[in-house]
Amino acid sequence: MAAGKSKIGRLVARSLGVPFRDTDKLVTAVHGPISDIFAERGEGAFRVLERQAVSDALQGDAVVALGGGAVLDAATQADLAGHTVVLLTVDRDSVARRLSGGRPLLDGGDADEAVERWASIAEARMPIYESLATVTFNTSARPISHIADDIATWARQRGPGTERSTS
Ligand SMILES: Nc1ncnc2c1ncn2[C@@H]1O[C@H](COP(=O)(O)OP(=O)(O)OP(=O)(O)O)[C@@H](O)[C@H]1O
Ligand SMILES: O=C(O)C1=C[C@@H](O)[C@@H](O)[C@H](O)C1
Ligand SMILES: [Mg+2]
Repeated sequence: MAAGKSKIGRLVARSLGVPFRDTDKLVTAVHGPISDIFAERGEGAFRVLERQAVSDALQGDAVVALGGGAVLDAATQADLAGHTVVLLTVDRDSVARRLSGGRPLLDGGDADEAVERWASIAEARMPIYESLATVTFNTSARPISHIADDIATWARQRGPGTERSTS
């Protein structure tokens, strides 16, 4: 969460000249705010809607920003095996200023609690994130536009393939 998937993904798509899709926004556009879905229908209901949005978004050429928990779904994990997966990371020290609310898994306490929850979720999920990643970019210390340029350059140079590497 808050690694920059939405902001950086949009710039990468523009640079590569392909559509951009953000699964959180696809869900929100049809079903309303994610916080409301969690509050009124529960996380499980959100995950069902999210899975459908992911499945739709992965059709055709595009840059897709996934919600942070989308890869917990086994079918999504299987789908991603056929795609280039860019893992964006952010260090704990840099994330605090990016957490401004609207993430139901982090909300409900003060800013320090949000960072604690963020860290615990990120740590628990990291093995899955890393197992699915083709390449990893750390977004902690550089501007969004520079990171997006690096990812687009990497993607252009790489062409088709499935090797894993770290930047
Ligand atoms: N490299 C960066 N430097 C500074 N701020 C950044 C950077 N990347 C993202 N941010 C800021 O962090 C916040 C979260 O970014 P963004 O919404 O793109 O993250 P996300 O990974 O899509 O998060 P979510 O889990 O909510 O989907 C935004 O306010 C964004 O401007
Ligand atoms: O990491 C998560 O589980 C989430 C991240 C957000 O992108 C949203 O998909 C939602 O708030 C859940
Ligand atoms: Mg996002």
